[in-house]
Amino acid sequence: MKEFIREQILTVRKQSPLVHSITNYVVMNNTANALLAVGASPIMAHAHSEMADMVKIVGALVINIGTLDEYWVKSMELAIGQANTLGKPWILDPVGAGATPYRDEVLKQLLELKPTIIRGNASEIMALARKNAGPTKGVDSTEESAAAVEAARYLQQEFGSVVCVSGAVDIIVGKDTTILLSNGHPLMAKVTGMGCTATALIGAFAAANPTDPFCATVSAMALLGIAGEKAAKLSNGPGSMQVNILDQLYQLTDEAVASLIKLEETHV
Ligand SMILES: Nc1ncnc2c1ncn2[C@@H]1O[C@H](COP(=O)(O)OP(=O)(O)O)[C@@H](O)[C@H]1O
Ligand SMILES: Cc1ncsc1CCOP(=O)(O)O
Ligand SMILES: [Mg+2]
Repeated sequence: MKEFIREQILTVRKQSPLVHSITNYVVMNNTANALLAVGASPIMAHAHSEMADMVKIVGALVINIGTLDEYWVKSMELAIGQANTLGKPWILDPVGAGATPYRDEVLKQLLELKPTIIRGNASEIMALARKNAGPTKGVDSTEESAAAVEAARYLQQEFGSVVCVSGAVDIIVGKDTTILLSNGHPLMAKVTGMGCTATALIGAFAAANPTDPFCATVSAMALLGIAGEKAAKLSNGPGSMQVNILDQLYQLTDEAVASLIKLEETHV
């Protein structure tokens, strides 16, 4: 796995895949910068009239419901329809799942379109699976990632998606393998859009490796976690952390990632 992650980091830098995001107003700028920092190329677009054409030219599609509305949901359905027709990977970030009935209804419809990969925090994954979801705090989690493993497994089996539950430990659930990544730093949760950045980076890695969405997800989460660890050492608080993570995503070598990764693998 370590060798694969190294190779993936280099492939993203070499291929510079184009990633289409329909994402939220809060994070657009930062996720575009994160994609550039890892060597990928971002495009944010949501006009109905260009969805089918846009998806034709990209390597992966990221669907993030953070600031959804009725127009954007239609954009998402058009883009996902085209991604599915063309067999391109698409990644769902269920931001704020469980916060309102509208969000949950939209997510139910999007799930039926079978995301290649789902990435959310524990509260979001539990709400998405409608399993033991506790009180919601909007976009932030009230649970640790381990609490959402059962929900992640259910989503994996029901929709065939790779499911990543992020948190202090990132848990990536595939068909018969689960990987735990213990990299990262608590300061990451104090920067808005860090989860959205994770999802966008998964988009870049899935575009570069469309036949293995599980390993693509592990690679993206490992790179971000290690970038977060290194950035935290250089930061005085959330402000400098936001900038330093971009620098670390840009500077980290594949060797450094392989040597710093804290990975545990289980087969179920
Ligand atoms: N307490 C923590 N310790 C280490 N890494 C963390 C912690 N909280 C979040 N992260 C990291 O921050 C990134 C975003 O995860 P998370 O905060 O769960 O997403 P979201 O912003 O969607 O709630 C992930 O890479 C995750 O590993
Ligand atoms: C604060 C906020 N409100 C709507 S979307 C958004 C950003 C959420 O980003 P993340 O889930 O990555 O923290
Ligand atoms: Mg989030």
